[in-house]
Amino acid sequence: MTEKYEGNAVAIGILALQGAFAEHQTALQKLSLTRKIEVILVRTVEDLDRCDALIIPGGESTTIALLARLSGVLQPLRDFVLKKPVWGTCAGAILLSQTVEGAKKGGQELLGGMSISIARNGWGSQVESFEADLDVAGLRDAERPFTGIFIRAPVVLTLAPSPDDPPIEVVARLSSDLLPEGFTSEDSANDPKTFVALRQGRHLLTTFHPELTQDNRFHDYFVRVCVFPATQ
Ligand SMILES: NC(=O)CC[C@H](N)C(=O)O
Repeated sequence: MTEKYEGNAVAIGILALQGAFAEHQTALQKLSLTRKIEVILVRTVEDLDRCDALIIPGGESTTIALLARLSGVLQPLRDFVLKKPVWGTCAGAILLSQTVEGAKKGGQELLGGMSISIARNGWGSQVESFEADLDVAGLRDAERPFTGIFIRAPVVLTLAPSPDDPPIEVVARLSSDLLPEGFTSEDSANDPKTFVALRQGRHLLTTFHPELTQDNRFHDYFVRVCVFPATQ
């Protein structure tokens, strides 16, 4: 009998405390890959310990952080981020950042992992939600635009890798003419506010919600580019 898959199975966790974790699960399960993956909904340290990589979904970053603290997984998550690939979408992107602006009173606990600063709800109340077609060269079938769904999305403010950090790659950017009013700048092409997907080493951050489309090419990207090379 011929083996369908190469190598060992890879366990990909989805932090399932709050937010759009079920949608990520569906998207992962529909991937067609050369290696077998096992999808784990993570609610406890024991769940996290079984994972080779993790997705932190969109939702409310303050709620996710609070529930993580109450479940005893906040510090284990911080340790995980130092060692294994993590992808944060929207609220998850906030949690993966080094610093955040616009945190609620009482502050915002972060995991870190990506050397950037980010603004919560950075588009302001006027542009709470919008969709934009993104050209993403790293995706399979790259000539087909990816529909970015932005819901009270954070905005990347600065990239600040220190010399020892892996470089940050801009995986997707908003075309500058799609930037909301008041967001245009003289050098929009290099303005971090246009950066909506970033990769730093094995970590991926998207300020939009790939799991809310039927298009799982970002899930494919994370698994192929960030997870598989880290789990040979
Ligand atoms: N769609 C989202 O994940 C919104 C993120 C939310 N604004 C937060 O600060 O956590």
